[in-house]
This record gives sequence, C-alpha cells and structure tokens, in this order.
Amino acid sequence: MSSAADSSRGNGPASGTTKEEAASLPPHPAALTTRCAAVLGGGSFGTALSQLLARQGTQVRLWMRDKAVIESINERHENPKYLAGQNLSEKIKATSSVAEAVSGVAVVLLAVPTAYFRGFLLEHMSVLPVGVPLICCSKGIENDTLLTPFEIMEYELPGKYHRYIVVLSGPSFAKEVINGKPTSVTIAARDPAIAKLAQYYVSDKLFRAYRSTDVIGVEICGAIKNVYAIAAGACDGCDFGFDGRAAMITRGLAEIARLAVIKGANPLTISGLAGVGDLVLTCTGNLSRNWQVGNRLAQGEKLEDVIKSMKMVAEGVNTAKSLMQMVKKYNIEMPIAEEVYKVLYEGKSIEEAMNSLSSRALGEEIDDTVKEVVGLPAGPSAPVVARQAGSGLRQSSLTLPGAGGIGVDDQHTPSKLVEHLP
Ligand SMILES: NC(=O)C1=CN([C@@H]2O[C@H](COP(=O)(O)OP(=O)(O)OC[C@H]3O[C@@H](n4cnc5c(N)ncnc54)[C@H](O)[C@@H]3O)[C@@H](O)[C@H]2O)C=CC1
Ligand SMILES: O=C(CO)COP(=O)(O)O
Repeated sequence: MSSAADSSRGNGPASGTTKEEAASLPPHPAALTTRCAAVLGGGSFGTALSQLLARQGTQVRLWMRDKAVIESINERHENPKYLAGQNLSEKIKATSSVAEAVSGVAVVLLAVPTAYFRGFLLEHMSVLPVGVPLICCSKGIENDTLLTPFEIMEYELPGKYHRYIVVLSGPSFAKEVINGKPTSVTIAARDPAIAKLAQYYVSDKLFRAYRSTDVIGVEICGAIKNVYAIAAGACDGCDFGFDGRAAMITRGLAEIARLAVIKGANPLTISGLAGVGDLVLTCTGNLSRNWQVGNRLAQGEKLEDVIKSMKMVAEGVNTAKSLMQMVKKYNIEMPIAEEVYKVLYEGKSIEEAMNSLSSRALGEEIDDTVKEVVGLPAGPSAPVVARQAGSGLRQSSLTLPGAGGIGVDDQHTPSKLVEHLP
C-alpha cells in the first residue's frame, strides 16, 4: 500500500494538486522522475529519507543489516525497529546487499552512524557507483582521527569519487520528515553543480534543500550541535529555565563558531540551517536523542543505562570525546563541550558542571578567532562606531551616569575603575 504522500513531486501533478500548485513545483525533467535511489542505513533517518524519496516518485533500495526488518519492510511496509507504526511506500525495497542497493541508481544517500561509517565504507566501497552524488547524512566526528564522515569519504575513496561527495545537514527529525512536516536543510558539495543536482534530487515542497559549497562548515555544525543538545537536555532536566537554555544555545553557538572557523568554515554557514537551525531544533525539541540523553542524566540515570535502553544512536556521546581531543589539538576554548565530556565520562554532576561554567572569568562576547575571520581587530572591542546621516562616521558617546549628580571624580571614572577589575 502506498502512503498518501506518494508522488507529491512526480512526473505530473499529484492527485489533488491544483494547476497553480503544480506550476510552483521545481522543473522536473522526465529522465529524472523515473530514477532509482539507494539509501544505505536503515535506521530512523535512512528510513525517513527513503520515504521522502519514494513520495517524490523515486524507486528506493534501502540497505540494512537486520533480516527481520528487511522482511517487514518488503512484506508489511513498516520498519518496526526504528519507526514503528509508520506506513512506508511500496516503492521502498529493503535489501541486505549494498551491491544490489546501488546498482543503476542516480543517487546514493548514506545514513550510517559515524562510529561505523569508515568500516562500512571500507567494506563496501568497491561497489559504490562513480559519477552519481553520494550524499552523506551522518552527523558526527570520529574519535581519534577527528574526521567527519565527508572527510572520511575523501580520505578512503579514490579521487574519481571526490567530486560527487555531498553533505546533507540541517534541522530534520526523522519522525517529522517521514510525516511530511515542512523541513529545510542545507546540502553542500565542493562542486556547485553537484550540490545543485543533489539539491534537486531530494527537494520537494515539504523538504527544501538550500545549497552551499561550504562542506566543512555544514558538517562541523551538524556534528557538534549534538554535544550542545546534550547540554540543553541537561539544563532542562535540572530546570535551569528558559534563560539558562537560551544561554546554553547561544554560548554553544560561539563554541561551534570557534571550531568551525578554525576548520576553515565560512562563518555565515554558522547562522544557517546546518548551524543555528539544527542547534535550535535539537536543543529545544524533545524528539532529539541527544537532548534526551542530557535530560535523562539530569533525572539521575546512568549513561550506560540511557544508551542501552535508547536503542538509537545519540552521536553527541561519541562526538563529545572527539571535541575534547580537538580542544587540545587546536588549543581552543570550548568550555560547555568540556563540561559535557566531564559529565558523560568523569562522573561530574550537572550542577557542578553548571557551577564551573558560571564561575568562569567574565569575557568578551565575540572572541578573537571569529573576529579575525570577519575582519575585526583582535583584542578588546574598539569603541562602537555609528553612522550619522550627513556627517560620516562618529564615535558613539558614553554618558556617565554620575555626571549629573552622583559625583564622578577623576579617580572614579569608568576608565579608572575598570583598571581594578581582573
Ligand atoms: N534520526 C534523525 O532524526 C536524524 C539522524 N541523522 C544522522 O543519521 C545517522 C544515522 O542515524 P539514525 O538513522 O537516526 O540511527 P538510528 O539510531 O535510528 O539507527 C541506527 C543505525 O545504525 C546502524 N548500525 C548499527 N550498527 C552498525 C554497524 N556496525 N554497521 C553499520 N550500521 C550499523 C543500524 O543498522 C541503523 O541503521 C546519524 O549520524 C544521525 O546523527 C541526521 C539527521 C536526523
Ligand atoms: O540531527 C537531528 C535532527 O536534525 C537528530 O537529532 P538527534 O540525533 O539528537 O535525534
């Protein structure tokens, strides 16, 4: 039985689609509507992406290891392990053979968790097709090598594949994608033409991909937001309030920016869907497995029990280890990430972690690493400069509150007082 959302972007207008609506769909050459796609990884995201492609009219071959789930998808059109109760399209055929999955396809999507990504690639790369977009949808940083899935692909795959490696990232809960909630993501490839092709392959009216060539920025943002989602879940579990969570998200973003620019990201990517978008989603949406990890730790559960009972991947748990290694490697400040690591692996309580964060020396909001990239001078911020109509640039004047009566002598001007601060 096909799902109701099937063929929302097929060859012609889907049933019930008005002429006007059809006209607003992206142009769709017939050659591409009859395409076949492979999705490698039959967890929640791989299954949701398969359903997304199937509803667009694409034949999908979904690779997974679990024989019982394969049988269930092919016979009952359901993935009972990861998305129980969701009716899947008949256009999705599950298989345990990667060679069968990728044979003759126009596009391949990879949704294998980062910890298994390299092993998967090494085992199956000999059958991967050359010349079709290979869209990497995993979000993590491998321990020890500190490589992202895209970087692992570039490292392991022969050069003939490199042009075709693509990253898909952004705010996209599997459960919402599969239910046809409006979702927007970023799709990035070094070659803009490949990014455009991949964008075209996955997009429809309910799933919009914006393209980018900032592969590293998109991937780093998507990978490390998981660690801050753990922090946000812990904040919520400890009832640190909306203020506390907003601070955690925003200061988390500052840490993401620091690492991303060191890795060569375009700072503007950080304010996009893969950056702010996904960070906000996973730090505020309780569908996030990473948020759930933090939240359950705050309820007093042990990490190993949370992981065992979850049965799904929370990438932030491993990526927190990689971030600790990156903090040392690049000598950067990522205090929230460090505290998450200590809570996960060193038995530090969330309250102690919060206390350590709030006892840190007061500092500037925008740090030097980011200032350098956006062309601002390092060190203490220069005085604010405002543009005044007709008179060019002027320095904004600071009015001293005491000047009119409290009594400000030479020794107690703000510039004198500040000399006594740490
Ligand atoms: N679920 C979601 O909402 C989203 C997930 N992602 C990312 O997609 C990737 C996959 O996550 P999910 O599908 O959510 O995972 P999941 O937790 O739902 O399923 C786990 C997946 O890992 C596979 N797996 C386990 N051990 C394996 C091994 N040794 N070798 C190969 N595969 C193995 C399982 O077969 C299954 O496909 C992750 O990097 C995740 O961050 C990205 C966006 C959204
Ligand atoms: O990356 C995600 C949504 O964009 C999914 O987040 P979780 O892995 O925390 O569930």
